[in-house]
Amino acid sequence: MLLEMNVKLRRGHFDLSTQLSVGDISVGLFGQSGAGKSTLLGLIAGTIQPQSGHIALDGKILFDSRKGIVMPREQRPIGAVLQIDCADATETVRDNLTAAYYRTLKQRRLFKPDHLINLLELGTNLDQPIERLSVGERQRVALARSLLKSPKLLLLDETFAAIGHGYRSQLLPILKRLQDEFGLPVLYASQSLGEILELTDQLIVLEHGQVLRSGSLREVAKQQGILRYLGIRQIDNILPVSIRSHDYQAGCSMGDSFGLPLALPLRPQFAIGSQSQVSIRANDIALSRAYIDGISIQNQLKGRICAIIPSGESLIVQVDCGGTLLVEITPGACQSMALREGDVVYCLIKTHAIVYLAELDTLPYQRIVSHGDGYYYLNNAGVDTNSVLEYRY
Ligand SMILES: Nc1ncnc2c1ncn2[C@@H]1O[C@H](COP(=O)(O)OP(=O)(O)OP(=O)(O)O)[C@@H](O)[C@H]1O
Repeated sequence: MLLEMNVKLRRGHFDLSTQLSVGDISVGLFGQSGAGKSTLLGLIAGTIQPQSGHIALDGKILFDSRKGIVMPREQRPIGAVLQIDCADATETVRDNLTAAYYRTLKQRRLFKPDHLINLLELGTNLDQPIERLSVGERQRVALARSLLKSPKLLLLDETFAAIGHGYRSQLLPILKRLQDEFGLPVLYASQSLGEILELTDQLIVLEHGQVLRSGSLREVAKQQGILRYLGIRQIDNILPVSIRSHDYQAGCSMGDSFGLPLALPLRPQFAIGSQSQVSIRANDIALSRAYIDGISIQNQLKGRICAIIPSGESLIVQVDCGGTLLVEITPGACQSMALREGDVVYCLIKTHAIVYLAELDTLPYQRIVSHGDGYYYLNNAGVDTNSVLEYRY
């Protein structure tokens, strides 16, 4: 799948001038309120027409102002769950979904209506007209309808927020599977970087209708000042973990990350062998020169210091433990330990300093971050720009 677009649109006082391409990987469309995310999705879906430019999907023209081509939205091989649902609201849920299913060519069908009705818990709403549904229910119907279309690209506009957080943990694995198994990438628009990063670390950052930057969060973060725009305050580590066992007596779930064993907060609901992502604040990790016996801290990860980077009043110590960990310490601690690049150290991490990314929303603030070896901590509820910490590669 390759979506290419280069369009211009003026709507009231708002100018959108956007050039982008989206390939086979799911991408997060990040931008603050009014940046133009919904407008951009509407242009791709065909609910809004640009004044000039072109949009093509896999070489097929969806819009071309010079050639006078406008493909109607029903014919675009795109599934869209937009904030304004274009469905006929007087139609029942059943009729709406059945019509979407039968409009899709037999050989292209990926899902059966019953499967999605069960998955999205629409069984009790089947005979109701869409106009009598709640906002979240309508969004679930729109998602089912979009998937029944077996699209080449799925557009979601802040869908997790609209659909209700209870469905997020069910939907996320489905969206990931769509990409992995069916090659269906998602373009997910959100003001919440955390929401996006649960799905993908590929970003398009939009501001005033223009693409400010695109790429992985790590690449995006290289642009000076962008972390402030993203609302990044402190450095955090994000680690992929595989759940290995649950030790009820010890009160821990055991996992491993980069081949290193980790004692995690106990979550018996996580299946053995399942993958998760955890975050650890850089300033929640302590360093020791030696393995310490007789200490309550359960995780002591051995690694080698790759770099010591001054960052404001702190030092960021980059430690290679198999994967990279960023540890924030004071210059005084560094001096008293006489730390140098190349030294072997142990990273000490309390089990309860480890947070599952999937549980971010239960925290009173938003923690967010990058994958790979760039790591950040975000707070969406008002960014104190004086305390913004930028890590440069
Ligand atoms: N129908 C319209 N007519 C004129 N201007 C519009 C219309 N719809 C949106 N706009 C303007 O276009 C700009 C971008 O709106 P858009 O909804 O695309 O932003 P957004 O990034 O999705 O914001 P949010 O996250 O708040 O939904 C806004 O300044 C808005 O005022």
